[in-house]
Amino acid sequence: MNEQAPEMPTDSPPSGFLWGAATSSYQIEGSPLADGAGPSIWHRFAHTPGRVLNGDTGDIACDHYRRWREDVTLMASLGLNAYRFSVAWGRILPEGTGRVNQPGLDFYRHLVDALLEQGIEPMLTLYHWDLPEALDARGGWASDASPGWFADYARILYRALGDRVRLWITLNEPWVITAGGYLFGDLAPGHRSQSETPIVAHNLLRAHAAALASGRAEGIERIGLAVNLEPQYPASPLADDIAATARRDAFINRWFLDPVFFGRYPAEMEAIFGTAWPEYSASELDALRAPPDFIGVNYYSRSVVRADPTEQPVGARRVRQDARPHTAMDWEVYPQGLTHILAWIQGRYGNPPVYITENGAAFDDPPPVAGRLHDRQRVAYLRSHLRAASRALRRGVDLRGYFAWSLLDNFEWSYGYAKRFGLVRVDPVDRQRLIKDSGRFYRDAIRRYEGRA
Ligand SMILES: OC[C@@H]1[C@@H](O)[C@H](O)[C@@H](O)c2nc(CNc3ccccc3)cn21
Repeated sequence: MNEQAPEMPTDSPPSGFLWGAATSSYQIEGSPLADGAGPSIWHRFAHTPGRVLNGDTGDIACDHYRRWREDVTLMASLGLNAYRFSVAWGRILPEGTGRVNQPGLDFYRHLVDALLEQGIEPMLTLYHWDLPEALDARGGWASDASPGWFADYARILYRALGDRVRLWITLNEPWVITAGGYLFGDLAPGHRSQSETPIVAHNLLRAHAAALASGRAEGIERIGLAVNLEPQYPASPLADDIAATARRDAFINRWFLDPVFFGRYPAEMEAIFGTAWPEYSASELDALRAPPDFIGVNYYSRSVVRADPTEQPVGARRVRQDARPHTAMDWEVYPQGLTHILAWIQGRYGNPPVYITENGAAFDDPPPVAGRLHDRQRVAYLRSHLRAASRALRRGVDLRGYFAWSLLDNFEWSYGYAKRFGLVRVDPVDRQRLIKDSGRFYRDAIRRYEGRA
């Protein structure tokens, strides 16, 4: 069988379907303090001994801040018609508020103009985890002032790029920002506080609403919210496992979407956080209602769930499915879960427009041989998940695009450079780019789906 053949249903996607790849600022750019940029919480976190595997930092990363022209050419060679990236807040506002750093704005304007010249639609994420250090020093996302800081930052970007960027995302994965940064502590700023966690989540929801409102005031029409979604399946029909599954579903999948669509939190949240869960007035909850123009779905895997009182605060844990394939992140390969979660959104939130804003896998890639890198497991992952997306389209899901995570091997947060998700290899020494077989497969799949093969 030809590894390159997409070999999947070629029922055409809707016209205007976006075929992209995704990245984020701290993970690929490098040069974190160049041209007047202010440090982010990830700059500090990565430079704190013990926080990131092997002491890796984003000081160079993929060197995209200097190689961005080459990378736009690479995207065009892959046949992408869209590219999702994030803006480093500290390049625009070194102190997080106040003085605007023009060289930072210029970098992103040049990148956007180069994308548009290649017929590549930019999708701009305002926040992908790299909060300015100066704002963390003022309380960060736990501060009541954080929604205002974020709306002001967003307004600067809307005004600078709103005439050429049509797709905007306020926050990337408020659940991971909250759980990783404030509850479990494995991500910046590395807090472990059950009392702080619901406050941070509430401020992130207020910040999304404020950035949506400031975008509307600037005439921006397509503003989304990107969420990590992970379908939860009970390990047994036992009542305890069913209840634990519902709690974990609320904790991961409904905590942020229910407030923005319904103006209420899932009922399970109070049971999960107990006395740490604040009292909210009806007006405070209604102020969270800020339905996005589209949902960005970041899908990687599912969870099979068993009740476990020792696993706090949810009282549930993931049960590894040993008989099934797993990625290098130890995430089960489960493409059916993508179809299920897209159908779930369709049913629960009224079939809103959806983009798959992240989908991909880390595997321990073989070394390149004669200028080729045969990442067979990643090809298989992409093929099965494109099929799963195709099944969702056939069920009437309003799916508008697919963004592979990631364009490049990059800085994988607390794993540093040990986990590689790229369609394109980045050499750890000289940062040379090499398109993997998965990149070639994706290029051929785009042509096939678009009827050009
Ligand atoms: O881990 C792969 C990517 C990561 O590089 C992106 O920056 C981030 O947007 C991203 N989100 C997920 C979703 N799941 C997740 C779950 C728990 C912790 C961290 C991520 C995976 N990924």
